[in-house]
This record gives sequence, C-alpha cells and structure tokens, in this order.
Amino acid sequence: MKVCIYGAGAIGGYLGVELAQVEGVEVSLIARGSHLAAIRENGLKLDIGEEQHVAKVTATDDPKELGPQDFVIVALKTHQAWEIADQMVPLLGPDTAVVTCQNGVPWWYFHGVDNAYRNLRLNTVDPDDRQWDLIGPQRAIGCVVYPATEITAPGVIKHTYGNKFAIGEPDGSISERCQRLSEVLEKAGFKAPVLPNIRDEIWLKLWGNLCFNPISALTRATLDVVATDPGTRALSRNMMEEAQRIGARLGVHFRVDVERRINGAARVGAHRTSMLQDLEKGRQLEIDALLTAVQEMGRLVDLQTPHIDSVLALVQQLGRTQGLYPVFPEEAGSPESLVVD
Ligand SMILES: NC(=O)C1=CN([C@@H]2O[C@H](COP(=O)(O)OP(=O)(O)OC[C@H]3O[C@@H](n4cnc5c(N)ncnc54)[C@H](OP(=O)(O)O)[C@@H]3O)[C@@H](O)[C@H]2O)C=CC1
Ligand SMILES: CC(C)(CO)C(=O)C(=O)O
Repeated sequence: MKVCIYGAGAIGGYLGVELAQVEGVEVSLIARGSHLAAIRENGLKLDIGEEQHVAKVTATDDPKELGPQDFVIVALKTHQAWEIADQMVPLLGPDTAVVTCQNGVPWWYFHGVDNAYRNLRLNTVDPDDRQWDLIGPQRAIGCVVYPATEITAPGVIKHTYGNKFAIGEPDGSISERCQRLSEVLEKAGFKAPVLPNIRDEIWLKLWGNLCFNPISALTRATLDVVATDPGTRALSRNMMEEAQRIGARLGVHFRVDVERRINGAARVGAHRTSMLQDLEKGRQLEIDALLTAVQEMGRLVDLQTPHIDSVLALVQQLGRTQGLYPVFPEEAGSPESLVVD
C-alpha cells in the first residue's frame, strides 16, 4: 500500500513515522525547507514518551517524483492545502483516496449530503472551487485529529498527547477503503475508528477550535485559562451556542453539551493552541477553516452569529497587522470611502 503524507509536519510527521513501521506500507513524505533537509539527512524523528522513533523513507518537495498513491494523507494547514491543490495531481490515480487530516470545516463538507445544500462549495475554505475541481470530492475521506504534536527542531516531531484519528466517508458508508486505512493505522499504534457520521465528529472538534484557538491567539492565554476564566469561558460558550444552532440546522448531532465540551478542553491543561503557536512562530493563522467557514454556513442557514463575527473580525485584524493573514484590498476599503458628507 502506497501512502503519501502531504505535509510531514507536526501531525503528518507523527503519522508518517508510525506508519512507516508497518509491514507492507510504503510511506513517502512531502516536506520542505530545513525540515526536509534534516529528514533527508537523518530520517524523520518522533519523540514519543521516553522513546525516539525514526523513519528513513523517501522525502521530497516534489510530488511528481512519487507518482500515484493508494492514500494521500493531507496534513498541511488548510490554507496551504488550497494553495498546493494542483501539485496533488501527480499523486492521484483512478482510485486514490485523499484523507483530509486537518482541523476545521473541510472543503468537501457538502459532498453527497442528503439535504438542500448537496454539493454546495464553501468559498471560505475552497475559493474558486480549486480543491473540489482538481482533487474531486469522491476521493475525500474525512479525518478528525485528536492528538497534539509539535515540530521542535527541523526533522524532529514531539508527541504531547493522544493517538486517535477518527475517519469516515462523506456519505457515511463503512467503505472498504476506510476499513483498509483504519487497519493500517491501528497496526501503526493509532486508534482509528471508522465512523458513519464523520461530520458530527468534525463539528465536535471544530466546536472547540472555533473559540479556543482565536481567543488564545488574541489573549496569549493557554487552553486551561481560556476555558476557566469566567469572561473567556462565557465568550466561548456564546460562540459555541451560535455554532451549535448552525450545526443543528445542517443536521449535526452534538453528543455532549457545551459545558462538558468546555470542561474537557480545560482538562487538557496549559496547552498553547495551534493558532497561538502559529502566532508566536510568525506563521500564517488558520482562521478560515475554523471560523470564517462557520460564519459562511451561518449565512447559508439564515442565522446571525454576532459573537463569532466579533472574534473573527478581531483575529483577522490581528493576523493582518502581524502579516499572518491575507489582506484583500477590495474588502478593506479606504478611509476616504467611509467619509459621509
Ligand atoms: N499540531 C497539532 O497538535 C494539531 C494540528 N491539527 C491540525 O492538523 C493540520 C496540520 O497541522 P500541523 O501538523 O500542526 O501543521 P505543521 O505546520 O506542523 O505541518 C505542516 C507541514 O507542511 C509543510 N508544508 C506546507 N506547505 C508545503 C508545501 N507546499 N510543500 C511541502 N511542505 C509543505 C509545512 O512546512 P512550513 O513549516 O515550511 O510551512 C509543515 O512542515 C492543521 O489543520 C491543524 O489545525 C489538529 C490537531 C492538533
Ligand atoms: C488543542 C486544541 C483542541 C485546541 O482547541 C487544538 O486542536 C488546537 O490547538 O488546534
């Protein structure tokens, strides 16, 4: 089985190192810069518990070198995945499945849903339908990422907690390809249930990311603080309730309530959310798949999202002033255009 990890960073690197130990799985890694150079020189290293696992596998920044795969696991940040959609094409054979191993609302979200929004494209996560057209939603397998990991040095990933990657077909079927993927993931030591309702699980994760991540970036507070400080907890709750109403209109079932979800996040402890880490490292912020897409879905189902809108506006502006989020001049307007005679 040929498995390519597109984006062998914190999460992709964790998956890649462990999958490379499974007999019969030929893993290749796509990375870049000093991280790629270190992987080529010393292998990709994973610090996990007291151990260090090392994978010496093919690593490149050029997908054309690898050819068609059985599975492409996309573990890029969501905006990066949109950018490289055309470079995925050489990896795609007739039956290649593409696993979106990311936070947020995936670009294929409305593929095959059984409601009025069937096959609707989300402009905020897939402008110009780039991934939809170049990759094709029929290839997509959803994946919810529960672990926390970090790149600590070029070529080195540190595992912090968790080993679960839930997967599922957009149409809810327990397909042969999902079962095959789950089997190799389990052999690699992960928990990899195949779920019949992957969108419910995507929302459950998204529920936390859409509030904790931007609030932590805006305040520099860790997850435990955001979830327990009365003010930020109340703001998180308000954002989550808005999101829950949107999800409910789209047929999503939330299997825990808001308080339980926030308490679960608090128990993770003094974790710097990925958006806070990106801010501190000067890396582009993953705002659109976590927040803007939820706002877009809210407009779609005719629901107001005042708390989400406010936090989104603030974190977008933070991103822009730090050069970590795109500026669209046509949206920004000019002070002159706002002068009222
Ligand atoms: N890390 C975590 O604990 C968690 C992450 N997630 C989600 O998982 C997804 C992946 O996140 P994460 O692993 O943290 O991200 P990382 O930035 O650690 O990994 C992405 C990797 O892909 C590389 N990359 C980007 N563009 C290209 C390209 N064109 N060619 C080759 N390599 C490229 C990046 O390089 P460069 O650094 O040069 O950009 C980076 O090494 C995100 O959606 C995130 O929200 C979910 C739960 C937890
Ligand atoms: C830890 C957690 C769950 C915070 O919402 C996360 O997914 C992140 O940091 O991106």
